[in-house]
Parts: sequence; structure tokens; C-alpha cells
Amino acid sequence: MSDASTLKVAVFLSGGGRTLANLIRHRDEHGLPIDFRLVIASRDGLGGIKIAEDAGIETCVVRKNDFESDEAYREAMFEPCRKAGATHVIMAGFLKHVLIPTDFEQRVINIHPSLLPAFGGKGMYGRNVHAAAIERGVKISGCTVHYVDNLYDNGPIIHQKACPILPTDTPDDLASRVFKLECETLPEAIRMMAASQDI
Ligand SMILES: Nc1nc2c(c(=O)[nH]1)N[C@@H](CN(C=O)c1ccc(C(=O)N[C@@H](CCC(=O)O)C(=O)O)cc1)CN2
Ligand SMILES: NCC(=O)N[C@@H]1O[C@H](COP(=O)([O-])[O-])[C@@H](O)[C@H]1O
Repeated sequence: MSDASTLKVAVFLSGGGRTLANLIRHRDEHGLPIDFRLVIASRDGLGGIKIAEDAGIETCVVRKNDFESDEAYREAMFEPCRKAGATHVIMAGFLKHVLIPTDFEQRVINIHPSLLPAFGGKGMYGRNVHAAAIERGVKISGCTVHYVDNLYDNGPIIHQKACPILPTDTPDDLASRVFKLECETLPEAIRMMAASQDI
């Protein structure tokens, strides 16, 4: 069911699409109020594109290397969102730095696999994050949903969940524990945003 509180979203992704698949499942099985207007992939052949197509979601590919400036890349990413009627953007395993246009300020969210501000910034994505947390000897990790601004992992935090790091954990063990948390945390954050949106 779709009503005024349903969030009209574009999803940006760079990987296998497990995060997108989880959101589709939450929409279908748990009534997550989300209307997928578009999926933008950072390159051809990604698993996330197939997941979107199988769910009947429009897709396109926008390669950062095809643009000569950050501003041109920003417009190439956000103009299709506007045309598709998306009012919000979800970064779901998206690995490219992108500037945020003024009409999408506080309307773009990202899920990051650490408790920000720890283990964020350039180079901190995927397995690197978990390897750094284990190497530093921290005992607790987790995930963070935050608004995206023009810096990496810097915008206001919306939601976080924590889990232990066990003495025997490899980066892959920790990645899998944190990803399970991500699968709860992002839908919860989307419900908060849908409940509080002003248009
Ligand atoms: N303006 C913003 N853009 C993006 C943000 C953000 O907070 N502000 N978050 C990232 C997602 N992210 C973690 O959550 C993240 C992704 C990638 C990197 C990184 O170092 N990337 C490499 C390139 C990797 C590649 O292209 O395969 C790099 O910049 O050299 C850091 C953080 C999404 N965009
Ligand atoms: N900086 C963000 C980041 O590193 N996100 C990570 O990308 C993967 C998404 O998987 P998916 O492509 O299968 O959805 C997940 O491992 C997530 O923690």
C-alpha cells in the first residue's frame, strides 16, 4: 500500500545488492513505506542491477570516470533522480564520493559498517572497516545510518546499532555480524524518515 508518507527513493549502489534486496523484502513482507523510483549503479554488471531488474525497478548506470568534474558527476547522478520523482536517496553499498545538490540536502542517507565517527573516511569501506577495527583492538562495533553531506561519513547521525567484536573474529566474521545489524538498522531509519518527512 502506498500513501503520502511513503518515501519515494532512488538507490545508489556499487555491489552485489544485498542491502537493496533486504529493503525490497522489508517492503514486501513488513510494509516498509518505500517506493523505489530508480536504482543507479556505479558500473555495469553489478549484482545489484539484476536484483533491481528482477523487482521491476528502473535502473541506470552512471560511471564517475565519464565526468570531468565533481559538479558534472553530481548532476549526472541527481538529475535522473529528479526525473524519476525521487525525493530521497539511499546509498546502499555505494562506494563513490558524490557532492550533494542543495535540493537534496538532508535527503540522502548512507549506511556505514562502523560506529561513526570511528573507522570512517576515505578508504574505509567494506572489509577495510572491519580489519581496522580488529587491528585497533576495539571490543564493540556496529553500523551507522547518517545523512550524507559533501564529506565522507560526516553528516548527522540518524540511527546506530552495536554488536560485540569477539577475540577470535576475522574481518569476514565481523562483516557478517555487522551486516545482519545493517539489515535491521536501515529499515528502522527509513521508517523514522518516512514518519518525519515534511512533503
Ligand atoms: N559525499 C559523500 N559521498 C559518499 C559518502 C559520504 O558520506 N559523503 N559515503 C560513501 C560510502 N562510504 C561508506 O559509507 C565510503 C565508500 C567508499 C570510500 C572510499 O574510500 N572509496 C574509494 C573508492 C572505492 C571505489 O571506487 O571502488 C576512494 O574514494 O578512493 C569511503 C567511504 C559513499 N559516498
Ligand atoms: N561504506 C559503505 C560500506 O562499506 N558498505 C558495505 O557495503 C556492503 C554492501 O553490500 P551490498 O553491495 O551487497 O549491498 C556491506 O558490506 C556494507 O557494510
